[in-house]
Amino acid sequence: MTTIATAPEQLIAESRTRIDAIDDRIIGLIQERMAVSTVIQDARIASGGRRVHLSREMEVLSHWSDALGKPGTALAMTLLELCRGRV
Ligand SMILES: C=C(O[C@@H]1C=C(C(=O)O)C=C[C@H]1O)C(=O)O
Repeated sequence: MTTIATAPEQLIAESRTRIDAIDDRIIGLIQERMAVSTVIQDARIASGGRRVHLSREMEVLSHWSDALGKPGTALAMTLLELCRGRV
């Protein structure tokens, strides 16, 4: 059996194409998360509450840090800022 190795340049180019596609999906999911978060925030504000709910944000931060460690916390903080603005 003959095995033809992929040239490093080709492997890198193809892998970068995959990364760009993954990034597009992540961006789409973030936009979807922002829309869902806005629905919750608007409903809470319309019923006399506040935009921000700190105990829920702590749950979100724990979820991300449990999965990804300290950088997961940083990622979650950025996500929260995208979803509810700066506090
Ligand atoms: C979406 C909510 O409102 C705000 C936005 C959050 C989020 O985007 O995860 C979390 C808590 C709130 O500050 C919520 O309370 O669940």
